[in-house]
Amino acid sequence: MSDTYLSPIAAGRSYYQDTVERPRFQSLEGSIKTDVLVVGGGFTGLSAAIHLARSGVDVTLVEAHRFGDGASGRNGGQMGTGQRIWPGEVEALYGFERSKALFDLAEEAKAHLFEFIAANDIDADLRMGQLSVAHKRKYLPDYHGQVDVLKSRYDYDSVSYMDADETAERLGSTRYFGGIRDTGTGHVNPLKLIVGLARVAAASGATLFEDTRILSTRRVDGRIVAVTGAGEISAERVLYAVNAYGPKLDRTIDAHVMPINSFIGATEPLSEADGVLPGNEACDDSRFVVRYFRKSIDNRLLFGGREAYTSEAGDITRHIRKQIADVYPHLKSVRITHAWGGSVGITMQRLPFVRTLSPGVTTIGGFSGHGVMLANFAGRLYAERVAGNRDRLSEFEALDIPAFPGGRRLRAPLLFLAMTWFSLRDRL
Ligand SMILES: Cc1cc2nc3c(=O)[nH]c(=O)nc-3n(C[C@H](O)[C@H](O)[C@H](O)COP(=O)(O)OP(=O)(O)OC[C@H]3O[C@@H](n4cnc5c(N)ncnc54)[C@H](O)[C@@H]3O)c2cc1C
Repeated sequence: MSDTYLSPIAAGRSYYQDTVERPRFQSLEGSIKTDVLVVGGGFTGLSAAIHLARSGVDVTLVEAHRFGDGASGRNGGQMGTGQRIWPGEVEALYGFERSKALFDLAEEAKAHLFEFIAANDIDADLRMGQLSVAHKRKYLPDYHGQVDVLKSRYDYDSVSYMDADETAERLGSTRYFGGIRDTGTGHVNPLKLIVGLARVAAASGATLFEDTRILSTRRVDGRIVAVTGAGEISAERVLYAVNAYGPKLDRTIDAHVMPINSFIGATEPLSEADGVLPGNEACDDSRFVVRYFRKSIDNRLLFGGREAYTSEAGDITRHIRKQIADVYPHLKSVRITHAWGGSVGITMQRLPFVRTLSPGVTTIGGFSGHGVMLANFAGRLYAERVAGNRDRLSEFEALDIPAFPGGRRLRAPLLFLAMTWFSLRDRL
């Protein structure tokens, strides 16, 4: 199973493309009417389409390229626990009650994904276990404290503290000083999940289009008319689920969600003697430019790390090889068979950006590298809101996510400077 297709919006061909057949969907030609138009075929958009269709809503989903060509089909696949930032950091911003509510929502997101995968018989290579490890000794008290906080204040018992010996044993590397083991979360093959979501969306009655980019929208008699290259869609409501891939579609999204390129390399299949992650857990580390790695179902090391703040991908393989060798020196000459990247949509607070942009127009995105479970769940929460069942989405919408500083012209260079500074600190 080897398609040579390259996502036009991201660097390189991912390993995931070799693991699953991707169905093709039609592109839109002509004019149609729908109740809800969802723009963007990643986790957020596909999940919203599924749950809207299941509630009996007439929903149309358009994707500019192919489903999963954005971040959703190319990411590290690690589900994590809670929000992107630690509960203590959320508490500092919003106080304990809201922090706990956001943590509980993330637990619901996790449960939702497990259930969805099982109920729909999606072969997403789900495996359990997450290790979060400290690359500097001075971070160990924070990791220790995190375990206590999660257990005592957030009622989360699936975590334990790992000392240096246990960390080395579980990683198969002595590079880290200690960390946290979380047995309550897992990791998936994200493109297999996307293919499963698309299948379920089609079967649920959502109308799906690929290769259909929304170019602009206008209001006509209270409805929203979205213009594509070869047609128009008239809708009562619109959900922008474009994450970091929809520049110039809407100024508010541009100001609040910015792209950072992150890159992953896949090695040839390793042998058991290589000793890498013998428990098949996923791992993320304490760097600002976080390194995240895990083994695939066929025993390859999928290693993510290097970030870039400009559109240049550079030599992904060379950079990832260096990072692999830093953690696993015995793999310094390992063959890297795939190298690719994608845009992570980040926000100032590293919490999701959900906003009603104008009557009937909502945006959801900016999961800041934590969207595998949250984006899938946020799509469902949007559907619940539209169907009038519940409004759990308001917990995210109430977050006070500021715009990136610098205005339209200086935003990108300022982000570049800030990120470069923080990434340098990783090395000090
Ligand atoms: C390399 C990498 C590693 C990551 N690792 C992890 C991880 O391990 N764990 C984790 O939780 N998260 C991770 N993430 C983040 C995670 O992938 C995202 O948070 C999540 O996939 C966001 O999903 P989404 O549906 O909101 O956006 P996306 O998947 O980015 O989808 C947006 C879609 O909108 C489409 N679009 C944009 N404009 C238009 C338009 N005008 N018309 C039609 N369509 C349009 C794009 O083509 C794109 O397909 C990673 C991201 C990257 C890039």
